[in-house]
Amino acid sequence: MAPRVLISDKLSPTAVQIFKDRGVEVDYQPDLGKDKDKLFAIIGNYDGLAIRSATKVTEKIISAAKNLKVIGRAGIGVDNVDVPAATAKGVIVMNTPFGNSITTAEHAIAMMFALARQIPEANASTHAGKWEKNRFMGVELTSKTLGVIGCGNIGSIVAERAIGLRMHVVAYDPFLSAERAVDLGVEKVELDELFRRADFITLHTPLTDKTRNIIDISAILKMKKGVRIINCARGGLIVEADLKAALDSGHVAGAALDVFEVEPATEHPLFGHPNVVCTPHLGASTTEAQENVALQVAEQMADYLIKGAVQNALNMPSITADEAPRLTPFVKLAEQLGSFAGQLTEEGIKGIRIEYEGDVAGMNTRALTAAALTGVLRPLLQTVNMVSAPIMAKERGIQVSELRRESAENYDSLIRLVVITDRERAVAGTVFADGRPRIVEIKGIKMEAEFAPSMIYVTNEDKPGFIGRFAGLLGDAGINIATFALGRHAPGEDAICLVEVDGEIPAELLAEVQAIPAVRQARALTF
Ligand SMILES: NC(=O)C1=CN([C@@H]2O[C@H](COP(=O)(O)OP(=O)(O)OC[C@H]3O[C@@H](n4cnc5c(N)ncnc54)[C@H](O)[C@@H]3O)[C@@H](O)[C@H]2O)C=CC1
Ligand SMILES: O=C(O)CCC(=O)C(=O)O
Repeated sequence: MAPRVLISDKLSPTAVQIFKDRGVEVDYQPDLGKDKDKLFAIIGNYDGLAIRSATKVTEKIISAAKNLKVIGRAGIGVDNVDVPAATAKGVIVMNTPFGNSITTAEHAIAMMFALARQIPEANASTHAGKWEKNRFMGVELTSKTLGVIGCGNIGSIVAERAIGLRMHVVAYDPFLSAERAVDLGVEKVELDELFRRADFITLHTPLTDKTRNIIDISAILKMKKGVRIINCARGGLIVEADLKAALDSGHVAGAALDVFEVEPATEHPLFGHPNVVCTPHLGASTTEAQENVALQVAEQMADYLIKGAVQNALNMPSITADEAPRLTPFVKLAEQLGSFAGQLTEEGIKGIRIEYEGDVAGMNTRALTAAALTGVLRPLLQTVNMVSAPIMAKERGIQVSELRRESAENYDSLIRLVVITDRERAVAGTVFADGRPRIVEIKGIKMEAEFAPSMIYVTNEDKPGFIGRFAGLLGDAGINIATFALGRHAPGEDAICLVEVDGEIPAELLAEVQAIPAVRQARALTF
């Protein structure tokens, strides 16, 4: 059945077309995002949800999203999505990190000009037939200092444009390297220095616990009198009441706001203020940007739903469409090895080490590790998947480590999964040329078996007569043996057997196998 995607915000028709072309069923309901009750009622029918900023994907919506696999944000900020709740539910959250950056940067520059020359007020006055030539005295941008807070994609483009306008740019961004600052031609400074020196300040950070209220009254009082502030990032970055007080006192000469603490902002204490320019979250609203983000989000979501490729996900390692076919059998192997170990581990897991040997060591091991963790945790947490497994392991205090070796002893590629409890237990496997995963080593004992839906795993002392009695019990119980794999350390020492059977394994049969004197452990496994 074709996957189904709901588009609940206004997106370019390009997105609808791309979904259809890629074999994804699409339901375009551009106003649904505003109706949270209806969204809650129908979200369970969809595999994907494509949004802009109007749809609020809360924990409650996610709890009702029984089939949801991916949320695609046609834009950058994902503060309207409860990403931890999505991750816990195993839903990928992806965005389109570059599609609207130029457009948003241009909006910030436009807002700066609008403030410097009071264009909106002058426009309204002229339309009103007032011709107030003496009322509107502006300031030049040339030689002024622009303070950029957050110098990532958008902040960098703003900085480049401002340098083109012959402004001096100072930037505060803890993650901006000294080299990148030099390349951009900006001066990297601390926040207080930026406040002290800037004539104009523009915000380009995401809204996080660290950036929320980054401009409050104490920050404003560090700024030059007559500073002008532009916010085309997120409303919560500025304490709006503090900004109003500073505008009223004249400490801040002007503010240009595209974003507000509460959106849609239909009434606001700053509306009507002569020195405030407002736009209704238009930063990304150009034909070009909307085409870019619609196309990108639809391609990314379709690639994931159809091919398993992951791009620009915030809660899952990337898997390109090119590598997906090669990676897929190893993802399966990693998950099955994890599942094997998870089903056999009863004690608390302290750590998991995944060793990648040979060709597989050069593959996307983050994705493979996520798959292995999924397998280990699934016996405990039925709904865990590659998105949620790393965070679930972390929450449970499981230390996860990876080890990579360029060559594998007997195979082109080998994955060995070591579960650390009070002891270490290892299981290893490979993928043969037929693309099917095989288990090739258990607890250091070589053997070879395919994973099968119903298996019996037995560890025993290597003694004559065991196999006959074991097979006899299966036969008496009417259980057909499909494959039988054996291995041992040395004659008379530890031995294991892994048997594929047709159908379910009754608990009484397992108890009888367990009672064979040479048997140490007998377990039913499912894959
Ligand atoms: N008005 C609109 O329509 C639009 C608004 N946005 C907003 O713009 C924001 C920035 O977008 P991009 O530049 O693409 O993101 P980005 O991730 O490329 O850049 C954000 C920068 O902020 C920096 N940063 C993080 N915490 C910081 C802190 N505490 N102090 C200073 N800098 C900090 C990061 O290091 C990063 O360099 C988005 O998160 C989104 O909220 C984005 C697109 C459109
Ligand atoms: O989709 C929009 O209009 C808003 C864009 C935005 O805020 C973002 O991409 O972060």
